[in-house]
Amino acid sequence: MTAVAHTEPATARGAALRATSLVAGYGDLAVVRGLDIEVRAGEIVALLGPNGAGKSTTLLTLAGELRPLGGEISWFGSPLTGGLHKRAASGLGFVPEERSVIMSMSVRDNLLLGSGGIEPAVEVFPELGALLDRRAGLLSGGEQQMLTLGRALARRPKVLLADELSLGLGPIVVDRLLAALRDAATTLDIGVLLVEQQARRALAASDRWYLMRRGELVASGDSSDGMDEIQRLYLAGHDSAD
Ligand SMILES: Nc1ncnc2c1ncn2[C@@H]1O[C@H](COP(=O)(O)OP(=O)(O)OP(=O)(O)O)[C@@H](O)[C@H]1O
Repeated sequence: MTAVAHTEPATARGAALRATSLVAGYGDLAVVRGLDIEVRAGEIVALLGPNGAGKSTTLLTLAGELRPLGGEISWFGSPLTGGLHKRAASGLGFVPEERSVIMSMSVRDNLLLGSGGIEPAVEVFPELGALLDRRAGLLSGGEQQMLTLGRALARRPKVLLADELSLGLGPIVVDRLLAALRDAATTLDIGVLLVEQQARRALAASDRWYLMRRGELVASGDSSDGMDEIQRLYLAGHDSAD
């Protein structure tokens, strides 16, 4: 991967993507309330929380799939408007929870659909190189997720929103996906907002974390020393952090 020259650490930079007092939901029903979060270039931020906390709703709203019910979303300091496609064209990538590969098409054609091309995706996941002519439906779950993530990263997004990359996958492949994400964030200066159920894995792969519960932000911090606090907060809500 070609490294991007940047001199200051992510913490010293302005937000690439910021939500301020965000209210999000379905129809008139607000399921996320008063959310303040931000993602800077080059950092991985984990968005944690138990089932139903509002993590996916937050991501769908940031991605432009759902219209916010209140608050603001800014993109490098300017209001972020428009739907999914306009935001994608500006450099906001989105990997939704359900794998979005076309099962009847080859790995090669799936990558060509993504407009980032084949080579940059194979650079992220060399494993895909030997699978280019295989139908995506014949890949393992982990390989399909490499295809999804490789295709999203090949577009060189400025910020990537990733929802539950680990869903249904074994620990080895999850670690592989998260390591590739870390590498891409660092070398390509991509900001990542990572929704994850497995708090311990998410902390190991991220720089900062936010914890949501019942539609609200309950805490945030640095990933290097977050596990004790997260465990305590999960226990307070009678959920398990792992
Ligand atoms: N299409 C929908 N219409 C109405 N309510 C919805 C819809 N999708 C989700 N919800 C509700 O919104 C709330 C937040 O759901 P969301 O999927 O954002 O949580 P989550 O933190 O991503 O959970 P999980 O980890 O289980 O995916 C839940 O109460 C859920 O039932």
